[in-house]
Amino acid sequence: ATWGYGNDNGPATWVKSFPVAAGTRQSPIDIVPTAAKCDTKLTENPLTVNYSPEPAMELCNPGLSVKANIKSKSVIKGGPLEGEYKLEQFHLHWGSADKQGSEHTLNGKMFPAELHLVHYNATKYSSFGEAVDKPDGLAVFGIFLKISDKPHQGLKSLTDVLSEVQYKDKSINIKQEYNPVCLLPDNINKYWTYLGSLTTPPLCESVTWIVFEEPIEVSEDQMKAFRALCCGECGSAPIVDNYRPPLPLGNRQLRASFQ
Ligand SMILES: NS(O)(O)c1ccc(OCc2cn(-c3ccccc3)nn2)cc1
Ligand SMILES: [Zn+2]
Repeated sequence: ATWGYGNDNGPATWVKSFPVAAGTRQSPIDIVPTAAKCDTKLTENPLTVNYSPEPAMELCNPGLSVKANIKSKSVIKGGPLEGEYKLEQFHLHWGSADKQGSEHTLNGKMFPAELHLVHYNATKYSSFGEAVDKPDGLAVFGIFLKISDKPHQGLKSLTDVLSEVQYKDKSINIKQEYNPVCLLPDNINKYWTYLGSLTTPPLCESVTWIVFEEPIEVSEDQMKAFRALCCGECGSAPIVDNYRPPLPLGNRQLRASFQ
């Protein structure tokens, strides 16, 4: 039985095949800003993003999300990171309704969706596959999505073509030069960071999480476009509520880059 988000194969069942699900650095978590420690080391060494345009970005439907695979050299460094991390892919998690969908929560509040930009430690490892299970292997940007009456222009290049990857294993190329930098919030200097894991199997405890305080704003129509994606072929269930609920922070330190 493959893992998913249903009653029989959802997050509560994953520990059977992936015992690390019961580990001490699992993600997501509930972010409680008052419990975060403001760390000036994070601001002394600002997070820097050097993303490049993707000539022909591949967008695919792997069945439980929608994912864009990155080929060009887009890298980040600084903040909590040692070395340079290279963008591998980005994808999203969303709800069946606006009241839920994000994986990280803010003071217990869920956002309608959360965007993940997945990077691997290119200074130490030669590929994502090599880095995926190393404690300093990955860095993932978590960006909250909130509803506004205007569509998000950067996401529009994707949401306008989601119908072409409606079914599992469909993929298309986004023709025009797409620079993923358009997906970041305006202010990337305000974030929380902690040591965590992949939020889906294999749940490797290999992620330095960087969750931005500023959400990006999307329209209700763009949310509807995500909710129209299907888990399988024509007639299969829509991809919705593909989020793992928060896990205990435990003994981990949540750090903030701002007061
Ligand atoms: N939701 S999340 O951003 O935390 C997130 C991010 C990346 C994920 O990768 C799944 C994956 C890929 N591979 C892999 C292994 C060997 C070679 C190639 C790929 N292993 N796990 C899962 C969740
Ligand atoms: Zn994710």
